Amino acid sequence: GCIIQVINPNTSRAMTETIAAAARSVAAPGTKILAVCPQEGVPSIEGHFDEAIAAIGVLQQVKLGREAGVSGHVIACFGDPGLLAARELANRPVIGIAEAAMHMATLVATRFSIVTTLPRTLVIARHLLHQYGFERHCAALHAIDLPVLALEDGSGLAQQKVREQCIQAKQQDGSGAIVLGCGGMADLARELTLELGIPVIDGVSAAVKMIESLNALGLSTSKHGDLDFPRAKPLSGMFGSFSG
Ligand SMILES: NC(=O)NC1=NC(=O)NC1=O
Repeated sequence: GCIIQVINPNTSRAMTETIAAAARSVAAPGTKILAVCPQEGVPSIEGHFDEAIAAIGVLQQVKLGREAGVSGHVIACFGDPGLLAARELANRPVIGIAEAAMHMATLVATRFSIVTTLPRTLVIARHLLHQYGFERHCAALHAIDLPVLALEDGSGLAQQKVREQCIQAKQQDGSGAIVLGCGGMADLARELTLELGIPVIDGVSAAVKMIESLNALGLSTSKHGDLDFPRAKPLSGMFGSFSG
């Protein structure tokens, strides 16, 4: 069996549990999910500053996962923070939930919509569409205009807003699939898919199955070229723990 490390880059335990449950709901019988989050960092990731801070925690967890011998790593935040840096540190596959959900959407529809949290994070999703080459596949992007942690406040308001935005996207965007743009929405995909009659895709579960597929194909992060391990050099202060 294999162990897949699923990293919630923010420090909110409730969201880590939501993410872990989504990962476990699709994991193959022989796959163990190791759900983690950084000891220190940001409680939620809602912009460029938060992503920069979260990326350090992602790298610390990837290093721990590599030392624990995990068979792959999932970065369970829709900004995929630290993705390429993590691939330099890792010897196994590293997949972000945005890229995983986007890839899956292109396999079931010619165009997809994205439903995310705060309007200010829409630009981050746009940057990823450009980076991954999916701009022409994305018909539209929507935000529920609630903070990330509203998904964990128990009121159900954020979940209702996600549902409303998905219905609007289905009716207005001309897209055949919807990508959920937050790790905290991971538990909503199945129910929305059934209720709305359109593929609503969660990146956490998509990434877990992609890691399992890469493992089954004997594929892992290429260490030939720019994703080779970082060049050895003395790292100072808090970064010393990355050395060696
Ligand atoms: N667009 C987002 O809501 N990104 C996220 N911020 C988090 O803290 N987790 C996410 O998935």
